[in-house]
Amino acid sequence: MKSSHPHPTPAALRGLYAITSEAICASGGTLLAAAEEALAGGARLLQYRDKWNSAAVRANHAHTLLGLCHEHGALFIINDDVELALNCGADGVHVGNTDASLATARERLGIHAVIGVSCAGSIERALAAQAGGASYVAFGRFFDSRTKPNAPGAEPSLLNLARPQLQIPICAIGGVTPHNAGDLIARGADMVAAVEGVFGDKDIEAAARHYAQLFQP
Ligand SMILES: Cc1ncc(COP(=O)(O)OP(=O)(O)O)c(N)n1
Ligand SMILES: Cc1ncsc1CCOP(=O)(O)O
Ligand SMILES: [Mg+2]
Repeated sequence: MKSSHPHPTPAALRGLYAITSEAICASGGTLLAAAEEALAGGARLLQYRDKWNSAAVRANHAHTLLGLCHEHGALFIINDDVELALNCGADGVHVGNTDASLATARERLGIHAVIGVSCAGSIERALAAQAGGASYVAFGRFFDSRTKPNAPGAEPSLLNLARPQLQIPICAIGGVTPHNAGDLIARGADMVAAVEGVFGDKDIEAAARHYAQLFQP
């Protein structure tokens, strides 16, 4: 049965949220090896963000990545592409301002899907996403980002303001490293999302472990 109201907040929405980089998407072998390392290091969610490969290649990669994530007990989220998420059986999708709407994503993927919404630096947008059935909201870019240098910025103090107003998990993104992530978590982030901080490191597993350790009690 489909509903506009999401499943209650899964406890799974906490920890390191690793997002694939353009470099690792360049070959299937590299992508899978890198994803495996991030998961071994403790990533709790993996987002397949691939704006570079064909639909056929992406479908193939998504299928394999889904299996890998589930072997590690992690959630598999597709960036942008609701139909790919539906077709490959992903746990959910992440949508931004120019992507499919939250309502469309929820309608297509159903009540149990994890649906994340980009909110940049806007608490108003986050409150609207929460009311509209988002599973989590993402704020940022908090710091300089080589992956998305022109993404709208946000101050870390936004998290302190947003935290008491939101009942759904908050993700912080944009230039997040193992060194600055602790402060974002202390301010209220449930998840920290990173591309370069994980997949740009020579030792992906060790980098992921550094983030993951920040969430240990
Ligand atoms: C966890 C997370 N947060 C934010 C984004 C950015 O989404 P969007 O604004 O749609 O930009 P693109 O990633 O599509 O370039 C994200 N992907 N994941
Ligand atoms: C996709 C996205 N949305 C806001 S910042 C960003 C890029 C995150 O990548 P990095 O962790 O390398 O800064
Ligand atoms: Mg997008």
